[in-house]
Amino acid sequence: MSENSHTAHGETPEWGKPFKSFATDAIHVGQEPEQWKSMMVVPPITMSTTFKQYGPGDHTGYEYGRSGNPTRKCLETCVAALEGAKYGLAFASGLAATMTIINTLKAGDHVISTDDVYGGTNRYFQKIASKFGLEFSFVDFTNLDNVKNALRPNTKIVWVETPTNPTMKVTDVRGVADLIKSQEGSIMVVDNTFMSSYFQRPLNLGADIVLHSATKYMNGHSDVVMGLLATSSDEIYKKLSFLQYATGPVPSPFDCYLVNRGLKTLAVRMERHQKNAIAVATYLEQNSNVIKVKYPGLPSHPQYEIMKKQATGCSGMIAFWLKGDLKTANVFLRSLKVFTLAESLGGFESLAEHPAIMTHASVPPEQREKLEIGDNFIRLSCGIEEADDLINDLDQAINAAVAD
Ligand SMILES: Cc1ncc(COP(=O)(O)O)c(C=O)c1O
Ligand SMILES: N[C@@H](CCSC[C@H](N)C(=O)O)C(=O)O
Repeated sequence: MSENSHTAHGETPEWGKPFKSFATDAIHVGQEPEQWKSMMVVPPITMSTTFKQYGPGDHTGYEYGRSGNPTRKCLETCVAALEGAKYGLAFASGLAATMTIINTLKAGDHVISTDDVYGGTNRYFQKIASKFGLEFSFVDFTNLDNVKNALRPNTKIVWVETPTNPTMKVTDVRGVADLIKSQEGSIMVVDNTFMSSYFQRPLNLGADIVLHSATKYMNGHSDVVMGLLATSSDEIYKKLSFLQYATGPVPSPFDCYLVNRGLKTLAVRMERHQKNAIAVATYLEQNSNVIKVKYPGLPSHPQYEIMKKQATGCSGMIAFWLKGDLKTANVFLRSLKVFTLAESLGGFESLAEHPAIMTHASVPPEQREKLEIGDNFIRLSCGIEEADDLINDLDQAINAAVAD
């Protein structure tokens, strides 16, 4: 990868203060015009699936579109800089990136996962990966004793999602790193989807691999499905890039172009998502028809102090519990006019959804009940519209729901 003088590896997060030169890196790292003969300022979309060789095996570094593509390389290099990593890798979806990490394991290996994890990750672990002889334990990472007690000699991966999707639980990433330090051969993966590289750099906190569903904030425009990984370990990178090539879950060059473009505005988007989410969460906290609100950027969140220690801010994701039942939640969601009722998150538009019926329907009902993912539970992704319009929309929808 091309190094850049702006890249600040190993920086300690400071709440309220962006990582050094983040916006500059997002715009310039991996995008240098000098890499192209014509000095293009915007990297081209390279559609060619194959590349001419001077002689057999004698080539420019590119040979076939699955093993490498110049547009993908620009994106991967930029992502590595934004995570303070040595290497970045792009995949066809967030789940393809998850699958690739799991493919580094063998039958008999054990994974400890956050109990509240994205529904599709949970489904992949329980319904697919476990069929190949992998063992999974799901525990609550807000108490690190649970992680300690779940460790086994064959534990190879500790899978952290922080904040969790959908109930916004925050894990002390450095605490987990310290716990598994003495466990030979164990690594920590952090799913950074809800924060984006702008607010949280898990590798600086002791993680070995960072994962993004780039479908969300990293792209930010709700028009690409993609996964991203970052690592600074030569050994891990070697395994992951081999699997990327050998199993083939690669993204299209056009999608790489779009996500690379999305990264250019990540810093300004995230600031606005945060500003709107603080306004919305504060409004919800004061509404007597709301039982509980979880937004890790507000002092009312149970892990606010951990959040402040390991991140520089918080995204647009909010979880809340409405007073009432399924009918109340249904009327509320159907009454929204600015928020769109849809799965996904992290785009410029505000979305609302019902995790029990939508994004987390694949989580076993008893696990959902334990996690309070019930009939009255709502997840919001605050976009970058005007905050007052978002609040007025929620207000009229809550009033309609309680009046019904
Ligand atoms: C936290 C998290 N991780 C991973 C994924 C999987 O990503 P994708 O939908 O891009 O496959 C999602 C959403 O789907 C998610 O919300
Ligand atoms: N990570 C997204 C994905 C939405 S769920 C998509 C599909 N129904 C599935 O079950 O995989 C989100 O959390 O909104």
